[in-house]
Amino acid sequence: MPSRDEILSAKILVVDDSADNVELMLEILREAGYTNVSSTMLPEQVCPLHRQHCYDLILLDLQMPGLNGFQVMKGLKEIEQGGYLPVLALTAQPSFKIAALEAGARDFISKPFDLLEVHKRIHNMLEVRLLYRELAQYSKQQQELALHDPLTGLPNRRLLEDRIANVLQHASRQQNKAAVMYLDLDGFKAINDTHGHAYGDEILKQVAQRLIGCARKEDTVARVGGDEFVIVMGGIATVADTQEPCGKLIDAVSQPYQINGVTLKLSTSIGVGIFPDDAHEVAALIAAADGALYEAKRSGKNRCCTAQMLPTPPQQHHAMSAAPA
Ligand SMILES: Nc1nc2c(ncn2[C@@H]2O[C@H](COP(=O)(O)OP(=O)(O)OP(=O)(O)O)[C@@H](O)[C@H]2O)c(=O)[nH]1
Repeated sequence: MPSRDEILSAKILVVDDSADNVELMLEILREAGYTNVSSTMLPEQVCPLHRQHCYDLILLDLQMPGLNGFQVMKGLKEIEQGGYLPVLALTAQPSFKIAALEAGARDFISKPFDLLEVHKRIHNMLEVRLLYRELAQYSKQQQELALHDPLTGLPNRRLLEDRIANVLQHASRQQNKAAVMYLDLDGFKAINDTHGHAYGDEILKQVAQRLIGCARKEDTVARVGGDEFVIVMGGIATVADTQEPCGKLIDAVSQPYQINGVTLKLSTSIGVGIFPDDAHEVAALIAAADGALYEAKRSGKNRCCTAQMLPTPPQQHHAMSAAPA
């Protein structure tokens, strides 16, 4: 539940065309301890002000010349994406109360004001509003967590698969190719075994940053397993276009790592699958890249292999020359 302090510092806007009513409501709110209150007598200002300040509560007079409270609520609905209007309608007309609720107001306050009613309704409404906001933030965080690797912050396999699907659709439309590059660090286990898991974690974080540094803004870099990463590149014309990026990735990963004064080194192997040459579907393309990675490991590590190099027995396979000296 929101604390008393949070409720008293909530952002409140008072909207009434009568200066006396505005003054009275400001006085009531001040005396109750609310510290973040502003007002306007111009109904057409409410939407621009709300867009700018995102109020927790709008105390809205329903009968105003020019734009009435119902029209203001219509505008507010377009701003509030969740559809939750933080509006408490102020009205002297009993028949307007239900109409206001139907138009999206959360509650109403009758005029002339009954102090106790005003206090209770404002407090209750703010409590719900702040709770709603906390829940919305929590739910957003949960969604982020479900799609990202907590150690490196990179997209996880679930998000990666979505991104690949988008890239493939785009490549299909543009009639060009896309690449999935599957990386697996070489000799990573030895770092864990020699220096401990914390060093291994630090390496993984630094590798993630280096891979992001090598990728273009529109590429996706994901962590899909312990020491496994995948990079998705769209907009390529031939498999040869992956050679330079692969060389850059191998070079970036093989630069020394400084952790607590210790210098560590490792390398990476990469397998490349190309859409549509090697596969048309997301899972099949990842599998093609994984198969090429297996070949890169098998044929000596610290190198890049493409799925097209894989032996279709009895042919001979060979590695692409992306490994640094
Ligand atoms: N520090 C750390 N280690 C992890 C994490 N997830 C998996 N691992 C370890 O990563 C290692 C991955 O194993 P391998 O890929 O076989 O190790 P490798 O030495 O790189 O083997 P090659 O790929 O054959 O060179 C295992 O020892 C896992 O325990 C993690 O989040 N943090």
